[in-house]
Amino acid sequence: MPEADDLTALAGVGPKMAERLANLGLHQVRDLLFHLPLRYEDRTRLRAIGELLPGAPAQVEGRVDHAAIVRGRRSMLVVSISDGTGRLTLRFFHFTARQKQQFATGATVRCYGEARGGFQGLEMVHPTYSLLREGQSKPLADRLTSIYPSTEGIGQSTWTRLTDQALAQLAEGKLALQELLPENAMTGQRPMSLESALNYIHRPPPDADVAALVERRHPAQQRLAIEELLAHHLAMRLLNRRKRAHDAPRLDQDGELERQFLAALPFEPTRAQARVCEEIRADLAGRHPMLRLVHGDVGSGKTVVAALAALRAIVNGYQVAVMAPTELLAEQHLRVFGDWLRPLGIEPAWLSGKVTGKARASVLEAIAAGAPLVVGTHALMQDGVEYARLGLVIVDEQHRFGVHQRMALMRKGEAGALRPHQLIMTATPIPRTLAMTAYAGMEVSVIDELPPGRTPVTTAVLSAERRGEIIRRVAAACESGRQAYWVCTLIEESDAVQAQAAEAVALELRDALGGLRVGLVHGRKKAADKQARMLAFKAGEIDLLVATTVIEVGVDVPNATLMIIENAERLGLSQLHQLRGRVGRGAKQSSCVLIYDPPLGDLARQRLDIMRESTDGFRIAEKDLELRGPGDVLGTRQTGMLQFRVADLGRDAGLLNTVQEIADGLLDNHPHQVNGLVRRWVGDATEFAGV
Ligand SMILES: Nc1ncnc2c1ncn2[C@@H]1O[C@H](COP(=O)(O)OP(=O)(O)OP(=O)(O)O)[C@@H](O)[C@H]1O
Repeated sequence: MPEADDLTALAGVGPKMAERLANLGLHQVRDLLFHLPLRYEDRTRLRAIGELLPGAPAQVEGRVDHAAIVRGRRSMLVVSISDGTGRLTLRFFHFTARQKQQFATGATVRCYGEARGGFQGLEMVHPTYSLLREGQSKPLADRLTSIYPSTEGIGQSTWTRLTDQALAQLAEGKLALQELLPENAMTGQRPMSLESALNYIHRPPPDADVAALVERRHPAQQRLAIEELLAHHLAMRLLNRRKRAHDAPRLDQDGELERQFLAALPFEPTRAQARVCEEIRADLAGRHPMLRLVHGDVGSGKTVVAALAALRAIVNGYQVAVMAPTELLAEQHLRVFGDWLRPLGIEPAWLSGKVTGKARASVLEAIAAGAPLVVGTHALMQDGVEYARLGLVIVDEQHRFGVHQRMALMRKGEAGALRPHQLIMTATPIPRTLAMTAYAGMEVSVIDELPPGRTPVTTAVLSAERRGEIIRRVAAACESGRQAYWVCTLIEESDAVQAQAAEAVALELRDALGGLRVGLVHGRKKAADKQARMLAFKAGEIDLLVATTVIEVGVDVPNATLMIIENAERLGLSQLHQLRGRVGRGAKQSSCVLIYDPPLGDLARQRLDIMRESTDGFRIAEKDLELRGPGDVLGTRQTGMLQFRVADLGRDAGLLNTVQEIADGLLDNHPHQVNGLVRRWVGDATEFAGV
């Protein structure tokens, strides 16, 4: 029996609907089973209107006494119903003429919603409802009603119909879902069977512990969470095995170029940098591809380490690709690598999605002909980019790339028998519990020392009401020859909205800071424009740089000593830490002002206090994980590879040891289960298989 089943075989799924579902990552019937409810409504009971409590959702049934369209600033449909115990008002801001007719006086209506106190007693705004025909009685639901995460064009009733069909197929055995968890997977208890867990989660009985379900700590969900964590962990381990199953070029010759490079550097590498370089050299000289993560707090000097690794590959006659997640960062690498390596006769090539036409053709030609160093964005790994002798891939800020990109990287070397080495640089300190899943099995180096002469950044947390004072502080800093950043943040908004906000702030600050030179960068600016602006800032031709979070990582301007971050309470702490890391990069005393919009809640206050008290990225990340979820540790838009359907690394961290143990057992003895789990939760297992 095939596990995979086409969604269009279901009633109600035509090509349009299939496309919408595909946008949510749902392609097969079994995918629906793993699309889990967000919350539940209890429609198994009717409550008397007289017993309704404000704020508590409930289902009631009553007779329509009156319905009218009330015209005001916004017209609305207002319906009054009663059931002998009390009276309730229903309000609809969006309605059709037909709806008004439906609510004929005397009709019976059943509705579900949250009652709240209104002008005329209790009311429900936009309840879900159905009208019962004269004399008709409608059975109550016998299960809790699941509410699913959704998207434009898929209503809750559609989700119910679709999941009903999927659950029926499961019950009838038309859809085979194998049990893939070993019996000892959950300590102290036999895990629920997959089928009963799914049935329970999609259609819980009326007496289910809804609070536990919503927080996803019910045993039925924990059973899935453990599977999911296990699958991700296995995928990473397979990847690492696959790596070991291949040979890599042995990059074991050292050369004059490295000595020249070190001699030309204006500083001595720190002990930590030297140690990490040694670790990398040892890997590069080995038989199998290196897969090493270099952690280094902001400003710890990862770029030098990367450059030395690149030189080692080049000296040995291989190509190096340096890949960054954004154009801005990639451009900065291009500049730094160019400045450092050009004197040694190495000119970096540049490739991003924006390089097109003739320029692209000529870069591709150079890469195919063996250009020693190529810098760019993920465009470096796309189809059509053929390397002559790729020996090393350096990835900056890896957590923004998913596990799939990492696969693509690994495949790039496949033309020949040798696979390239990989070096992954990250400034985001990842707490151990997260690293175990996200980077399972990877070698890790830590640059745990800052270059000498840095003075810690002092941080102040101020209310937006003190904006005037903050602007004066910027003026004072710039007038004394320093430079400053002003970061505008708007989370979850489009690039366009962010850009507008930044433009408005830049205007305001230009006005307020008459004599100063104010520059602006945001994601909507042309790459050349952004780069020109950044270069001007670096050269000291701009005093104040207004920016969106595009400057978050990697930007290096030692003379900038003041960082202002607006709406700091909305950002993840690690993101704040990275932003703050843009200052304090020289010997001068630097400061950072975190502006919040009052009032500030308790939790938000505690989080900002951590920023005030600590400049240690690891401590900040651990605290962040403690106070919020892992999504925030990596910053809301950075979760790429850590997005789970059921599991939550903060809440389920306790499961990770078990996950590792089970993984050990499965990998050694049960390849079939391993592949099944990876396919179910992560993606096509053949991608990960040890081919
Ligand atoms: N050993 C050192 N001594 C003095 N300065 C150094 C040393 N290593 C690096 N630097 C300088 O410190 C600054 C930060 O280095 P780099 O940009 O490599 O940091 P990073 O680790 O990439 O930080 P971030 O993650 O914040 O981008 C640069 O100006 C660099 O030239």
